[in-house]
Amino acid sequence: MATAHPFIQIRRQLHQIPEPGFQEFKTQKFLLDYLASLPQERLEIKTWRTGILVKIKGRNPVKKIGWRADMDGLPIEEDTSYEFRSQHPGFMHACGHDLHMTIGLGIVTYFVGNPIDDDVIVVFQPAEEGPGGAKPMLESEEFAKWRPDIIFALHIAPEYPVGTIATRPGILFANTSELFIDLTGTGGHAAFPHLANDMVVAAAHLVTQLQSIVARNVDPLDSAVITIGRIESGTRQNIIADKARLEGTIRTLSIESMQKIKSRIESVIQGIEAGFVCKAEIDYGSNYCQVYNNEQLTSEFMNWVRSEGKYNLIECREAMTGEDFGYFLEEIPGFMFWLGVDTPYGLHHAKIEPNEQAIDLAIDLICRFIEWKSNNR
Ligand SMILES: CC(=O)N[C@@H](CCC[C@H](N)C(=O)O)C(=O)O
Repeated sequence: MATAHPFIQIRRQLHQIPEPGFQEFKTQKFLLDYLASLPQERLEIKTWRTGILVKIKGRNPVKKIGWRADMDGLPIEEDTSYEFRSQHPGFMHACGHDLHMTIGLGIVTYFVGNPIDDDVIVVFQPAEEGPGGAKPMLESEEFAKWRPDIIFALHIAPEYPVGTIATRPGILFANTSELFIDLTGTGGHAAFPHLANDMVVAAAHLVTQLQSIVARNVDPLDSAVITIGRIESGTRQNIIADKARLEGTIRTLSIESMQKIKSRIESVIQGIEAGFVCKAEIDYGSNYCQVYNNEQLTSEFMNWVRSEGKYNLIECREAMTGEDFGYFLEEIPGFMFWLGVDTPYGLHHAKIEPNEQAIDLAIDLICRFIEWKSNNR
């Protein structure tokens, strides 16, 4: 492998150690080791669970400008062509958090060498994919002491070329709720279905009926999604399964639709219980609020990006992705934007290979915007 640029090398090292939410132990150590290698005069570092808060002290601070990067990987078996594939079987950085963290380190590195008047707070947040690190981190004493006055973040976007920045004032990402449904019936011999209550058949009906909720109960102008991403049932081909578990997620643009969908899911499940003589338990897991970009700051950022003349700025539509960065934005003015990384495979795909040229571009863009923001108080 040819020697890569330092931040690309860092991304490749992080790519090899994806860990689930709140278990980012190796990742945290890697980040802390890197931070320890930087000049320390302006640097203060705190840990919070598997996360890290970094303060780069300003020369004459009036405010704290925040940047947030998420840290966790996903339970996906990697299928890229990389030589630096994940060394953790069954786990992969398939949502770009390896790039997000690298960009976070790039921002720290830049401001350590080029301090501005204001303090810069870089937040490495665990468990974005679940169960959600943002909310408990926001509520922590560690965060309260260095609470930023404004805060920004990005997410990689496979569909845009490198050099494209996409965002919008107002809602950017959806409200989310995880969805776990356990069905319990009666197992038996495959040849005697009349003596059992088959949970494979009940689960199949349930999946189909769940899909009718968005189609028939949600205002078509108010988008919503129900995805069942995993089903588990049965032990072998000639045994009727007594249990089935469905795992999924609900996405809505409005809170009202989220409430309506949950109420419809409960009604549909009552019907499944009656129709298939089984018991059902629902668990909504973790829920994230929408990502709502502060209108004024986002417009200011978009105008600044345009005025730079170096980037292709797109005012994009909202997406049904979720992000617990929404909790930061509920309390602190700020925004999130998409960073083009130009790969044919989407987020959460085993073959995703983001273009690493986007890393330096992002570090440069964000550092210069933060400098500009600090100089234009
Ligand atoms: C950007 C992104 O892909 N975020 C995740 C957030 C997951 C939220 C939660 N665990 C859920 O599945 O509902 C996403 O899947 O959009």
